[in-house]
Amino acid sequence: MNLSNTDITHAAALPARVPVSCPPWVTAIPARWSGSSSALGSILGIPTEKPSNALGQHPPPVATSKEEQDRLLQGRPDQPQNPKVLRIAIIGAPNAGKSTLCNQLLGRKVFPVSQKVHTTRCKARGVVTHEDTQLIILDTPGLTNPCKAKRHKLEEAMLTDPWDSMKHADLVLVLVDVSDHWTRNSLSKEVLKCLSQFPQIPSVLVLNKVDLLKNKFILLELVTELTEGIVNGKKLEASSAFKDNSSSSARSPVQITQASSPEKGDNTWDNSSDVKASESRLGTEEVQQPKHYGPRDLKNMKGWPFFQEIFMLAALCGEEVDTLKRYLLLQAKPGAWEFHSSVLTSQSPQEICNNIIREKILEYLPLEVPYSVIQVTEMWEEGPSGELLIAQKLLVPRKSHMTMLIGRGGKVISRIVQEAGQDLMNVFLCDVRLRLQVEVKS
Ligand SMILES: Nc1nc2c(ncn2[C@@H]2O[C@H](COP(=O)(O)OP(=O)(O)OP(=O)(O)O)[C@@H](O)[C@H]2O)c(=O)[nH]1
Repeated sequence: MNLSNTDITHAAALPARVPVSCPPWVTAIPARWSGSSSALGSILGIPTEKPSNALGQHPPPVATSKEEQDRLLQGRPDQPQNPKVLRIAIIGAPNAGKSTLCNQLLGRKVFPVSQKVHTTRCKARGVVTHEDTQLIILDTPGLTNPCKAKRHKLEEAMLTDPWDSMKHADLVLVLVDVSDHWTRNSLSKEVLKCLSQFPQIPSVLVLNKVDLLKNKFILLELVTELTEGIVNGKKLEASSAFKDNSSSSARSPVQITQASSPEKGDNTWDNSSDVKASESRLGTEEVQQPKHYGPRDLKNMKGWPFFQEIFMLAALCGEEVDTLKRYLLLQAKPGAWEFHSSVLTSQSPQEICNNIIREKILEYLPLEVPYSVIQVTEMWEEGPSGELLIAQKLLVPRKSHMTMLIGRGGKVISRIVQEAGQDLMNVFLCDVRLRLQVEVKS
């Protein structure tokens, strides 16, 4: 079915001009929704993102055409004389918040995020360039196993990409969702396998979604379990020296002090941890090196005793993300940049757009329904006033799916158009006119 003549004019009440207070980098003027001959369309307000990220940087806008993006990707990096670089793989169970954290580190949303698992379908790179340092962040699909992949009909890439990312990483962040009662007490076998396969790569434990914890005491227990009581070669001794039990923030009720890291002036534990573990060092004993664990060893392991740091944060609201970012910048080693400083992601503009629309479909359609929607881009053009005109067809296998996707009176699809359009404006920093059309795949 074609949704002809079901125009929804969301923009009627929206401002037609960028307010004077808009940041100077907003160059395009949002146009009005001008109606369409088919499906649903929307034109939305102004980019709403923060003008700079936690380190006071302005992340570069994303190219709006594939040609421009290719030119940027192929161009020589504009690196300074003594460049530094760090490639970071972010791994963890599906839904741990990997893409949310990537977006926060980048300062702009370029990776899709949703409440449903397996939002990220393949690896993608994000780039943070800060002064002489480039962080290359490898967002990966949630680690899963072949059985689950088969059950959910996941692409091959979803099994292999996290491993591929590890091969290219200088450091790995292992993300754990501390609000998930089922998974938070132990690292999954896939994560442990990944870590033990690459024992030479320094690893950092990141406890995410701390904002959702009512009782911060649990963090102490989790740290002990997920690290097997050892961090950076030092034994942690749990102490119950909690000072307060605030639940509203990721900020520490108590802190971990790590007396044994003389080279780290600004100790990350002090800044980022919610738990205080009074810690007894293994003294002058040598820091144990990670070994290659076999499947039998891994079977009995719940945590990884070779993390070099622990961070506790709330990626969604950006709490403590700047602390982690600063730490990552400090870990960078001398090396050539991979990208020009105006590159924010290796994804093409079309990939970003597909992912953003898919994210909304995942968010608003129930159960397995979103996974069967096929997206076909029918138009990607620059309009007469420099706005980006995008039209996409959404093919669904059944009429019932189409009814769900459109929603009563077009409510669902118009919401998808509106939110995706706003996100696209925030990514490309220009006016975007998005049109979606739903059809049953014949
Ligand atoms: N409350 C809260 N929610 C969070 C936080 N970080 C992420 N989320 C939410 O968790 C859900 C999953 O986040 P994603 O970033 O898509 O997770 P992911 O690990 O990339 O997921 P996959 O792509 O399935 O592997 C989304 O609904 C996020 O909004 C956080 O710090 N606090």
